[in-house]
Amino acid sequence: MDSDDEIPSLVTAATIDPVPVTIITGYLGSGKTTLLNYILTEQHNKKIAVILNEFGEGDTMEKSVAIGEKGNLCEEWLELQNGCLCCSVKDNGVKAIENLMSKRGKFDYILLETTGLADPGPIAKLFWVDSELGSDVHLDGIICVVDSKNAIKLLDNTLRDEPHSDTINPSIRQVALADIILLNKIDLVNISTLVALKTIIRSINASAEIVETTTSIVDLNKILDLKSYSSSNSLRVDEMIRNVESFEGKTHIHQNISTVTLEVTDGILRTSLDNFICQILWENTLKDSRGNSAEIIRMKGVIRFADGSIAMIQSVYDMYEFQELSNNLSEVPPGSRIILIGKCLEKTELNYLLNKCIDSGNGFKEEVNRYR
Ligand SMILES: Nc1nc2c(ncn2[C@@H]2O[C@H](COP(=O)(O)OP(=O)(O)OP(=O)(O)O)[C@@H](O)[C@H]2O)c(=O)[nH]1
Repeated sequence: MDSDDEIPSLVTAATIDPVPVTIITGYLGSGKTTLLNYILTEQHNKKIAVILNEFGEGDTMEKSVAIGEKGNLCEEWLELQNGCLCCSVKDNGVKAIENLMSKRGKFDYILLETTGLADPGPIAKLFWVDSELGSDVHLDGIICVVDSKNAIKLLDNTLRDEPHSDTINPSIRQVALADIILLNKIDLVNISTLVALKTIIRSINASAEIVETTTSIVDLNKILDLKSYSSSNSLRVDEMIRNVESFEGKTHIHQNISTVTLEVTDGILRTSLDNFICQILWENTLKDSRGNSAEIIRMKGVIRFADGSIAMIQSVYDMYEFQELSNNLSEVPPGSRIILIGKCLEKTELNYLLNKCIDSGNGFKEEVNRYR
């Protein structure tokens, strides 16, 4: 995890298995509540906490949590400094959930629904706490529910209206950050609309899996226990890369949010990669060929370092984490691969910056060796 004050300072003792937190996002009326009800019904033998994160509840000190257990729903309260989880001091929101679990017992799942107009990024960062910090909860994945009937107009118009805008509409961010996308309400659209919608969604986020649903009915194995932020998911990166590559060059939509993949054959020095990450996430040095500043929304990849070690890298906005891989190393394909989703990303510019960081890292190493 990156350093400094972004890291929530958790002090509570961790339970053996941290409880997975699934963020359910999606535009207004897309079918998020329908999905929550479906999960609660299907998983009635599990203990599930459902939290609705709404903004603008500044005066409330408590947030209602619905707890589903043995087919019954009851209400509990989270003690917060204000009513919005991601607006409260970072570790406060997580701590409030941990306090609730010490009172009510451990949950099997925590489902967090964001309001339709919300960017799920801040709340994802809040729960994406380093397991070494001893949290009782961990971010499992982000599901974006899309209303197939209305999304095409919304996404298409937004992409076309704001090709070089500095702001990114929340509906686009929701798709960009998703690990899995439910194309819901497919009963209301014909095949050609569905194909066109998939093309738009793929043009934003080419790595997430897309599942078509009616009334949000989905195989729960596809959306729960995803482990999207765990190194155990590293072998999926290649599957995602193949998804992205199969789509590359197939869209002609003029837009500024897209998915780009990078590959490096030789092992990378850690200092070179640190330098690259620092420049793209924190120093905003990356620009497109027209000079527009790029923004990385999400990154995932598998890195093979020059010393032979392999790590999974992930980021959500400016927060990133390396997880060293220790199992199944022989199954990891050679080289390094990174998937980036963000604004004003161009493969040529990204490759140029990455190679510059690799070259300057190698140059520095040669200098040091020369004076040894
Ligand atoms: N025809 C059709 N209607 C659906 C489907 N899924 C959900 N709905 C209906 O769409 C409406 C909105 O669904 P919700 O689950 O409340 O959507 P939401 O995303 O929670 O809505 P907000 O909380 O307002 O953002 C409800 O009337 C649902 O019954 C579907 O697949 N097909």
